[in-house]
Amino acid sequence: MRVLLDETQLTTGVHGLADEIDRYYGNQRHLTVIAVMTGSLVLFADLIRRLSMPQRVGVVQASSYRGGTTSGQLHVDAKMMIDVSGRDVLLVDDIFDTGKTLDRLRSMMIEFGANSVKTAVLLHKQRDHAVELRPDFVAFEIPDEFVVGYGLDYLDMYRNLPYLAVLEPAEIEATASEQQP
Ligand SMILES: O=P(O)(O)OC[C@H]1O[C@H](OP(=O)(O)OP(=O)(O)O)[C@H](O)[C@@H]1O
Ligand code: HPA
Repeated sequence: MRVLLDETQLTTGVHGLADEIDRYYGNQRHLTVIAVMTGSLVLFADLIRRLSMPQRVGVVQASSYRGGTTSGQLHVDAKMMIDVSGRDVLLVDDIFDTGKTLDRLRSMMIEFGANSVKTAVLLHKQRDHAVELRPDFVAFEIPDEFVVGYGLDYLDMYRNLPYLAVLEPAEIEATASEQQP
C-alpha cells in the first residue's frame, strides 16, 4: 500500500474545502447537506463540523462498485433521505471518478424539487469522465489509481484507515481472495 495523502494532508484539505464552501454560501444561508453513503461518511463527519451555516443533514445511498475496482450498474436508495424540495442542497461525496454517481444524484435532487444543487468531493480523479458535470468544490486532484482509506473501500475493507493509499494490484488480488465467503 502506498500512502498518497497522510492524516495531516487530509485534515488540511478538508479544512480548505470547508473554507471554500463557507465563502460561497456565507454563514447565514440555510443549507441541506447530503452525504453520499457509504464512502463519504468519514469526510462528511469532518466536513460538516467545519461549516458555519445552519444545516439540515441527510444521507442517500449510492453504489456502483460492488465487488470491484470499476464502475458498474448504479443503484440509488433515497428512502432514508430528508426532503430537499425548495432547499439549497450540497451533495458530499468522497470521490469523483467516472462522475456517474454525482451526475445521477444531482439530477435526482432537481427532480425532487431542490432550489439549487452543488457538489463537493474530497478527491477528483484525473481521468476522462463519463459525464459533463464537474464537482463545484474539490479538496484534492489525484492520479488515475484505485485508492482506499478515509472512507473509501475495496470490498468494504479499508474504510477505517486514517490516510488515503493506493492499493497495488497484488493487494487487490489478495483482498479479493481473503474476502471470499
Ligand atoms: O464517480 P463514480 O465513478 O460514480 O465513482 C464515485 C462513487 O463510487 C464510490 O461509491 P461506491 O459505488 O463504491 O459505493 P460506496 O460509497 O458504498 O463505497 C464512491 O464512494 C462514490 O460514491
Ligand atoms: O479509487 C477508488 N477507490 C475506492 N472507491 C472508488 N469509487 C470510485 N473510485 C474509487
